[in-house]
Amino acid sequence: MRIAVVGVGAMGNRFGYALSQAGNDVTLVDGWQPNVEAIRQNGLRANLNGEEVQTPLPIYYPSEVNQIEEPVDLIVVFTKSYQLEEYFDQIKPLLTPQTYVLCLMNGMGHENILEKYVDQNLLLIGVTMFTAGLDKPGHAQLFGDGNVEIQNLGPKGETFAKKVVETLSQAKLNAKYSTSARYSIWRKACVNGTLNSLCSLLECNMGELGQTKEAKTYLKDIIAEFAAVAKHENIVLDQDEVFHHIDETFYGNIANHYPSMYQDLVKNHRMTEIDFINGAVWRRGQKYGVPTPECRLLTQLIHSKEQLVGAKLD
Ligand SMILES: NC(=O)C1=CN([C@@H]2O[C@H](COP(=O)(O)OP(=O)(O)OC[C@H]3O[C@@H](n4cnc5c(N)ncnc54)[C@H](OP(=O)(O)O)[C@@H]3O)[C@@H](O)[C@H]2O)C=CC1
Ligand SMILES: CC(C)(CO)C(=O)C(=O)O
Repeated sequence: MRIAVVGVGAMGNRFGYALSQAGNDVTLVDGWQPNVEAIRQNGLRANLNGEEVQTPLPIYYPSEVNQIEEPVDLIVVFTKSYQLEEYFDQIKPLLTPQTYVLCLMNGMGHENILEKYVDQNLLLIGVTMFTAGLDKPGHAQLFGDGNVEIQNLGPKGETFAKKVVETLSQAKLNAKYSTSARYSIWRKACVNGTLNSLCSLLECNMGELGQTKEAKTYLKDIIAEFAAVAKHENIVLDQDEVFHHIDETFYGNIANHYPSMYQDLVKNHRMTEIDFINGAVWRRGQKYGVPTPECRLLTQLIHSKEQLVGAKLD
């Protein structure tokens, strides 16, 4: 399959590498100059479970995508939530009536942004539990295992969605076709709405958070807020199952992971995706008349910390 990975930070690196190793024709698109130049010079590089890997792949700035000669079948998008619109404004030349877009980014509401650019029948949505971190431009740390769930947003995309599941699975990205991607997005938002915000505030990794005595109580309270708001969108979250799903990450092979929000805020002093996670639940709660004091406090604390560290947008 001809695939463009748009946003080649940590996760774009993981997916770009895996898909190219499985024989797909992969092109990269990213806007961070040191990253683009490092990949042009040394290829896409990573420490993959202890092994140094490297592969040369073409990479373009968003403003250069009109130089990509052949149309791509699929765009896999891994920008930050707040960059999505700006990227899609720039990569319009890549979007043809046959080009599908797969979004596995954390957070909620991305399909509303993407629908401004792409027909609903060309949109594939879902989640991933893979982890990744960039340690320097063009080089990622890729540890542990994960999975991917995807579904077509519009009714006509099912056949292609299943083809993408096959392509991702051949690339060892453990994909499965979901019949309830919106549920999975809310479930994953609970993971990020607890682990990402709390690890960023407490400056710890997931395993360390799980070992604190109080974590399990406030985790359940936060999940309950997500569930109360989700109900107004016809999603009935199984709170016990969601809690156990999060609890498993404290002991499994991703326990040492510092969530992407920690990497942004604490390590790199960059802005976070909080407004698309706890912030989105707080906003939706206001709309539906559901109190969400925990999500409000977490959102405000993360914003305060962004100000204290002088977080930058790029
Ligand atoms: N990391 C993880 O473990 C996981 C992340 N996700 C989600 O995937 C999406 C992508 O996340 P992730 O890959 O972590 O994002 P990264 O921050 O690694 O990369 C995203 C973009 O940010 C810019 N960028 C990255 N690092 C820097 C830096 N140090 N300085 C300046 N710009 C930088 C680049 O774009 P530009 O130059 O245009 O700004 C890059 O394309 C997010 O929605 C995230 O929540 C989902 C599951 C796990
Ligand atoms: C759940 C987790 C922590 C890893 O998949 C993640 O999504 C992130 O780091 O943002």
